[in-house]
Amino acid sequence: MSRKKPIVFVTRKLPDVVETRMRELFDTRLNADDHPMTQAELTAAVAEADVLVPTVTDRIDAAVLAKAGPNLKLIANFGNGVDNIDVESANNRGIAVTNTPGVLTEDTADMTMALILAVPRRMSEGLKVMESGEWTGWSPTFMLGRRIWGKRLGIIGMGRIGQAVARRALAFGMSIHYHNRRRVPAEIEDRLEATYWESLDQMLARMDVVSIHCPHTPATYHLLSGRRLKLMKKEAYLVNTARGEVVDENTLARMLEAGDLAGAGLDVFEHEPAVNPKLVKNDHVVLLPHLGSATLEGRIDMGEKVIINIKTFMDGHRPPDRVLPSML
Ligand SMILES: NC(=O)C1=CN([C@@H]2O[C@H](COP(=O)(O)OP(=O)(O)OC[C@H]3O[C@@H](n4cnc5c(N)ncnc54)[C@H](O)[C@@H]3O)[C@@H](O)[C@H]2O)C=CC1
Ligand SMILES: O=C(O)C(=O)CO
Repeated sequence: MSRKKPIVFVTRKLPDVVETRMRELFDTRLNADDHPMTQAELTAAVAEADVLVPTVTDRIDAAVLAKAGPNLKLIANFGNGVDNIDVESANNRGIAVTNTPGVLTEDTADMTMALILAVPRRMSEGLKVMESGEWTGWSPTFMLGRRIWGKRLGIIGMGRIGQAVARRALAFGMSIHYHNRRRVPAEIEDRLEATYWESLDQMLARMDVVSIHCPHTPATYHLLSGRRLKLMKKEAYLVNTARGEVVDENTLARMLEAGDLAGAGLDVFEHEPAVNPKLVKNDHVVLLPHLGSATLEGRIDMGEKVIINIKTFMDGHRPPDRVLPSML
């Protein structure tokens, strides 16, 4: 006798190949027009589902979880960061949470490196000049940026993506510095020629470029507070492809406007999709619409991870990417 397929609610459009496979394996409910689901729609989904597949834009908070039906046993996040989910509440209700780590590391590191290059070398300003048709030709002092070769890169959060950025930056001649909750093993430090800073404040004051790669948790909310941003050198650049909430965005925007920081490359924002207008009109800022992991290959790999997590869980085993409150 065949077992009933689990009801799996997917909150956003996924690549066709992923949706097709999910439909073969599960009783899959898709979001055909890809609209961001309201809290009311999410509440209705958790009431009926065996498994919810949310993405980084869905807020699965305690109020939504309070409405979970008796069958909801797994939230298989289509995303690496889990700051969109109240993991503790889910855990207390006996609902497991999984994510999709690893498969978006290299893509996100590539985009970070692109920002580390683009901001000091004024690439978006150059693009605007070309688009305006107002370029009058080469001159020795035209649009001079700053060299990154030989400069100090300070990485906050030396996990998967932080290390992948360090590998790239090393190849571009930067020296690698990092601050992390815990010091990474010596062989990793040696390979990356990385210097550990126990004090984030001291590291910030000495870096030419600072790149953020820690998750957004209660402990990292505004980790780069106004006070800490003001410790950075005036000629330094800030890059953030982690989460907007880690930085005090208003203070950052004001400092960039006042010239108290040289520039910023931002892929993530405190109130996405809203962006502080001061950042939008600042020529020394490169903004991307949360594209860090946005490759077709990455999205398919994420889908595969979601499917493996659901299948493993439904077969009665521990899913490979289980997230526990103690890990956050
Ligand atoms: N822009 C984008 O599209 C993407 C953004 N992300 C973001 O990148 C983040 C990092 O991803 P991974 O490198 O895979 O995670 P990871 O878990 O491998 O690394 C995070 C590192 O941050 C450290 N950390 C945690 N709290 C800290 C604190 N208070 N101070 C200093 N360090 C702290 C951890 O010890 C760990 O080493 C994700 O949580 C997500 O928010 C991830 C994928 C794509
Ligand atoms: O997975 C994540 O954490 C993202 O930010 C989007 O890929």
